[in-house]
Amino acid sequence: MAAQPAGSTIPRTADVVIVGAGAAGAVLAARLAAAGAGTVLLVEAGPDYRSADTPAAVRGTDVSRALAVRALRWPGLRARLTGDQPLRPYVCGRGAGGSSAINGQLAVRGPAADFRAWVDAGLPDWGWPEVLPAFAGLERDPDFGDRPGHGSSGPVTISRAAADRRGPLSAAFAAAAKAAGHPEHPDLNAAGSTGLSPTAWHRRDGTRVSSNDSHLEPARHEPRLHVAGDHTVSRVLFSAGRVRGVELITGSGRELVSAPAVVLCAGAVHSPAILMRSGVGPPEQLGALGIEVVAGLPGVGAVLSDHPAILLELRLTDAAAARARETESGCFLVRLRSGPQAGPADDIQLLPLDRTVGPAAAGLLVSLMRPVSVGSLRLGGADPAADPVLDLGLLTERADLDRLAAAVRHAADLLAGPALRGTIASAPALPDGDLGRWLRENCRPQYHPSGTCRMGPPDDPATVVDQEGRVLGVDGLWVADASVLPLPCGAPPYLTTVMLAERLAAAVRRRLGQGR
Ligand SMILES: Cc1cc2nc3c(=O)[nH]c(=O)nc-3n(C[C@H](O)[C@H](O)[C@H](O)COP(=O)(O)OP(=O)(O)OC[C@H]3O[C@@H](n4cnc5c(N)ncnc54)[C@H](O)[C@@H]3O)c2cc1C
Repeated sequence: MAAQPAGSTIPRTADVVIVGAGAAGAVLAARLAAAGAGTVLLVEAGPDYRSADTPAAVRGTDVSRALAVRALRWPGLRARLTGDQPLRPYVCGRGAGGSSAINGQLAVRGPAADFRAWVDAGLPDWGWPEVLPAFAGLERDPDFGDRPGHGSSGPVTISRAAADRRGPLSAAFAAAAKAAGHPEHPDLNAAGSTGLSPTAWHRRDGTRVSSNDSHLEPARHEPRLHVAGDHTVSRVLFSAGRVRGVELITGSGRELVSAPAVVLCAGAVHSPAILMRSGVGPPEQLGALGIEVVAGLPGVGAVLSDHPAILLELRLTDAAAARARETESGCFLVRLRSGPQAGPADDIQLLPLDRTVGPAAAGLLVSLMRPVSVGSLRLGGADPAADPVLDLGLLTERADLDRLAAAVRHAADLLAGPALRGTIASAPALPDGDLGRWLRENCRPQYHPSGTCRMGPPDDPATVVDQEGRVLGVDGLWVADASVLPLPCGAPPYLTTVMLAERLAAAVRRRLGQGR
């Protein structure tokens, strides 16, 4: 990673400050700079680097190598997953690209049913007909880009493994799913593609496309865009309820930047923490920490969602293991409904991992995509160095436990079928006793946090931002990242976050007077 490019000294005043250069922040910075929104300052706590200087470990398709780059993760962040597990490390990206630089690269749109639920939750501007053009506009999909509802010239390249590059577990699992009657859909991102599909990734020519590559790099030539890596925003400053700037922590102390508009894109873990440190949040919590209340919003941090998952660990046969080292992992995805027709659609995702991140050589990842259990986030202290306290509350609700249990049993049945013989050395054995307890003790998050600054109708006490991402109760402040998702995403959230950021960038631009 190269050091901050020459000439990018931090301006002391800006027309708009964007906090966080992750999946969403890179989009906001690129769009506002291109729209001529005056001086745009993008502040990122982690290292900034040009796309061409991306470390090889991050560029590649092996997620475990990206996760091993310590500089690109928030150190020390921990979370309670369930009441049956000790605190565990929680992964959040840090540096240009944010979590999109270290994530699993799955590029799956939030399904149409999600956005029908958003409308039902009082967000009429976020229905499927409204968001579909933004999903299509952001993608460059060489396989399906010419189909209706798709795009072929957007910034994010979407690709799939070629047939001869698919890992042995991926291929055998797909055969098992097909034999079990899961319908096949070549295009995972087509409406109604419940069933078996080749996995779509945000990759180009076998390499990761992070938001640093897709959005920030093409905007770096904009003369009024300044990117400040290795600078942490401690809080937003207000005067009589209006934004007047931000306070930054640098290697040499604290600095102030004056700005009339601030867009928080620090992700679902850090955006709510910045709000609370700035005096925007639950009044009792702020009062207990000695933080003066600027706007009392009980919804900040009140909900924290993630997708619980179980890895059914597998040992591949020697021949399959040798081939797995030469090919791609996770090349198919099965989406299904865990329960009766009345239950949530596509609430289960099965992903065969020919190589895993953890100690197991291979596995089948069984994820609950529409959990009803939620956790919460609290500020760890007024000191900006204190990590937020994360309680994910995974599988708290009986309904989630039952749905994940049914999915795990179905997954184990698939693995025990004839299609997997010759690929896995043995099928995983589920516990004889209490499956629910085993799930609570062994489930993992997928590092898909959302919901901590919920978008909603202004008269709902849980709402933090309105449909344009504007924080209630103050002027000049937006949140435009995964924190605002009003409901858990029915898919991995990266594409939905980019779509949301594209739409919220347009809304911010309109408010700042730069038109469409
Ligand atoms: C390990 C892992 C695997 C994942 N796999 C997938 C996947 O396969 N598919 C998928 O769809 N999603 C996946 N995700 C989730 C997806 O990457 C995120 O949902 C998405 O990146 C969220 O975007 P964001 O902009 O809200 O936050 P981020 O991308 O996390 O960006 C937030 C940025 O803000 C910066 N920041 C935070 N606080 C401050 C501060 N005080 N001052 C300045 N900067 C700050 C951070 O350093 C970071 O760069 C994964 C995530 C992780 C961590």
